[in-house]
Amino acid sequence: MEVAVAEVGLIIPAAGMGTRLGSELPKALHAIGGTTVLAHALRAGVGSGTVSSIVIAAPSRWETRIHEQLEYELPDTVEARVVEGGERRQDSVRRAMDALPGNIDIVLVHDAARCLTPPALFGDVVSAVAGGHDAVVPGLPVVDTLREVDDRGVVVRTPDRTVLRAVQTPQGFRREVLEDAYRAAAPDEPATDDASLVERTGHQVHIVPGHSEAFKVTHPLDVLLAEALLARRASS
Ligand SMILES: Nc1ccn([C@@H]2O[C@H](COP(=O)(O)OP(=O)(O)OP(=O)(O)O)[C@@H](O)[C@H]2O)c(=O)n1
Ligand SMILES: C[C@](O)(CO)[C@H](O)COP(=O)(O)O
Repeated sequence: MEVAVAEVGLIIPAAGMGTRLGSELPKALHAIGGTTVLAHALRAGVGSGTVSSIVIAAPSRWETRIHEQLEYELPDTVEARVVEGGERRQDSVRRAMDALPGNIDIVLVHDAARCLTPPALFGDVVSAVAGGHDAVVPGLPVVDTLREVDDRGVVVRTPDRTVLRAVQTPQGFRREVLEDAYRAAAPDEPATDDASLVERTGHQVHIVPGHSEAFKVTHPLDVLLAEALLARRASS
């Protein structure tokens, strides 16, 4: 179904601790190239020119520091709210969804940790949702051979990687589709991304081409990559 009026809201789950990064601060407040991970992510989302509202899920007890980021990064035209994140990413997204303003038709969910995502990717996802898709996810072909293993570490299957995609964010949804998916999910039902909850409700999830620069800052090596990418962007 085509979305005629498209007010777009952006949810940024930013409440993770960055355990794999080994950061002293929550990952969203970790500085890369002199700017926090969250500020980079906000620049990307706002820079896309597609969003009118942002809800950030903040690590508990760090809400004030998260608010400070907004003062520097947001134009007056974009409304922003901060909510306390939850234990798991999906809990954080659920809380942020409850805080979205009523006028939002399309919801983007974008990891703070995918902080250098090119703004154009937000536009690609919004266009695909506005064009009639219920749920849209950027994905890249898989470059490694994958193995499914059992709990002893023994290989049970080698999936055909040509039909697999490594999915990224921003993931975009018609608002009611995402809300229904979260309503339908049992609280203890794990999901590593939002589209998998939507998939379980029977809606089709559409893939658009992802971008190598939308990588997730997860391990220390990713910080080196992000710094190199920022330096290249600054020099071009
Ligand atoms: N309870 C949580 C956990 C994660 N996230 C957010 O979800 C995104 C993807 O999570 P990930 O990269 O795994 O971040 P962390 O949870 O911080 O990483 P780690 O598992 O290494 O602690 C991040 O922007 C993170 O802040 C969140 O909002 N709430
Ligand atoms: C949402 C996500 O970024 C899509 O690839 C990913 O699933 C998050 O995983 P994490 O282990 O919570 O970082």
